[in-house]
Amino acid sequence: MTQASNSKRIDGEALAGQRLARVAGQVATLVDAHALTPGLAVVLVGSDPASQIYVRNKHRQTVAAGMHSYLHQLPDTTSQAQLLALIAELNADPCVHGILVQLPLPARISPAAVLAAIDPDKDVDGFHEVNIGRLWRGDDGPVPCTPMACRLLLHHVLGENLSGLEAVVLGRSNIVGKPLANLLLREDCTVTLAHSKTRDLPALCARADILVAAVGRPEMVTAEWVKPGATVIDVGINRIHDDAATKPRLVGDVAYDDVSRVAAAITPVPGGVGPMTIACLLDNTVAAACRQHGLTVPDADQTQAPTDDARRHYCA
Ligand SMILES: Nc1nc2c(c(=O)[nH]1)N[C@@H](CN(C=O)c1ccc(C(=O)N[C@@H](CCC(=O)O)C(=O)O)cc1)CN2
Repeated sequence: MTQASNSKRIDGEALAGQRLARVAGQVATLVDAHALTPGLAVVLVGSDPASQIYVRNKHRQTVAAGMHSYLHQLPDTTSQAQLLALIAELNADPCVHGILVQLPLPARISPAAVLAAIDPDKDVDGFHEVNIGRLWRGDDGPVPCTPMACRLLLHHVLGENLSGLEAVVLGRSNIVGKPLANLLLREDCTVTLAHSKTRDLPALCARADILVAAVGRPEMVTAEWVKPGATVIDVGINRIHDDAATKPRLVGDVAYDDVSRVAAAITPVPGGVGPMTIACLLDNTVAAACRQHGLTVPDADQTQAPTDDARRHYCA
């Protein structure tokens, strides 16, 4: 007999929609009051199909929020020197407030060299070493988008106070695991960063009040790994082929139906962390534009009267 789901499905799509509306309000205020239109440059090298979907979505949502989007799609043959030259141009362009280089890059290009070349003030991914340092010191700066998305989803379910909760983060990547462990630590969670060499993962995970899976292993986390009543955040996006004839389908790192029987709340894939990640990128872009112009990020629903500043047009 199949047991019914006990979990609340955390609707990342709906929450991202609210966040995007908020960003659009902030952009409208910046345009009206300061003649400032935030601009985001996204650079994709090569033709990875998943990356193409992500950069297209970023472009569409940037434009929908009223910002300028500069999409650079470079061929597979692009050299590291050519990519660095483009980044230097974007660093110098006053209309570009945020720069993101889509990962993964082709193997012959060093991601470390490329990320280090981005002006830290325009680094809306928060991957530059200066911004990693700011994050670990607890200073102001951009927070990587997927960890930020996880944090917002957790706050939505559990409220603002996560203090004292046991959190297990599965996966120690620079993009998700490490920065998320830091964010949760800042919120006074007791954090374990687990990985492929961790002994007895199921037992460790079963202690967690918050379990985040970011390992890229389809449906690895099953109900036995989850403490009843836990909150489960699934960062995995895996395309699996059931058979040669059908299109691949998306699954997370968590076996959704199985885990739904025990978790209190769980994010679906698709429609969970992914959409929130893009909303956080737009948040970071607005914040970067404001910082570069010495402005505070406007209240989304506060309409500001145009100021003298409005006579000067920044890429409006
Ligand atoms: N420079 C960066 N590169 C990459 C990042 C990043 O944060 N910065 N993260 C991932 C990819 N990513 C953002 O770039 C991303 C992945 C997935 C989604 C998303 O909305 N997924 C949908 C499903 C869409 C699909 O795959 O068909 C969902 O989960 O509902 C958004 C952003 C690696 N690279």
